[in-house]
Amino acid sequence: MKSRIPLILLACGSFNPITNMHMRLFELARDHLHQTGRYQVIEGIISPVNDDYGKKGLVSARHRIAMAKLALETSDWIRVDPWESEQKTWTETVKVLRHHYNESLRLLQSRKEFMKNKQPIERSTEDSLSYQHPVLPELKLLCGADFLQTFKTPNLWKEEHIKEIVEKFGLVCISRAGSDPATYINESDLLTKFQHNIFLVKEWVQNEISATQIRYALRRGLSVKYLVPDSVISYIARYNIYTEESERKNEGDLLQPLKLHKTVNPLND
Ligand SMILES: Nc1ncnc2c1ncn2[C@@H]1O[C@H](COP(=O)(O)OP(=O)(O)OP(=O)(O)O)[C@@H](O)[C@H]1O
Ligand SMILES: NC(=O)c1ccc[n+]([C@@H]2O[C@H](COP(=O)(O)O)[C@@H](O)[C@H]2O)c1
Ligand SMILES: [Zn+2]
Repeated sequence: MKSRIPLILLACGSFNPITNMHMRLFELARDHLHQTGRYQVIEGIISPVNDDYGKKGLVSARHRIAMAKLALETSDWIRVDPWESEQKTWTETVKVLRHHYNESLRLLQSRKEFMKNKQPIERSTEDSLSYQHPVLPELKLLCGADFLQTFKTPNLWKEEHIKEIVEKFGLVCISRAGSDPATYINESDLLTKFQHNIFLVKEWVQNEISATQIRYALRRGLSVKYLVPDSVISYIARYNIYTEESERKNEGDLLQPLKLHKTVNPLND
């Protein structure tokens, strides 16, 4: 039997705050990829964006990571990774993918070293096989359909980065009301060329939870129970995270990717 390709799912975004739907994205993606018969999803990673991103209302990564950690206590395969948020400035998504891919290769290498040092008698047949012929993992970017649609926002993404994401890594995109990813892919030559590496997943139980709506509700003193985990609700209340003042953070600022692009190419004005 042909062995399945180990696959890691990486979701990048604000997670301001993490919602139940963010975690559902991973469950939906994993089911879909397993149904292809080609992949074995081994890990899910949530990478909250750096504070320097410049998005309106973005609270500190320290809090966004703490909330994600609490929410993920009930998952045995998804974790939050602080690397992106710990960098000095905002990092382009393709570089976040490169970092996590290299990390996964490093881990594989150290497992190989470990197995090499084990006495043959201590290895199971399965261990020996995977040690001698390791299947390289793949890393795919997991997103909602609105994220895919931002690829066409002028000055937001570099063309070569989009190409690297879809050619080298691959995308898993979950449907979202108001976005039509299939049409969008069809309208783009680049995305059409690499559509074999873009997995569109249909969520039949439509769920329009959005972090922005959660923040609205919280500011108005309305309940967000069953939309975000109870542990996250308690954390928000304890540190009074979402207020009128927090929502004014970065107000009127340009997103860091737009600023970067402007400095690189002043002719774009
Ligand atoms: N309800 C949803 N359906 C499908 N995808 C979603 C949904 N909510 C979030 N996502 C996806 O989760 C990732 C992280 O999103 P993000 O942190 O921006 O959350 P959000 O709920 O969209 O927040 P905001 O309302 O502040 O934009 C993105 O890829 C986004 O498309
Ligand atoms: N050029 C790029 O790499 C680029 C541009 C815009 C957004 N992004 C990423 O996409 C995500 C968008 O998150 P939000 O939907 O919360 O704004 C963030 O992780 C951000 O870093 C990347
Ligand atoms: Zn969003």
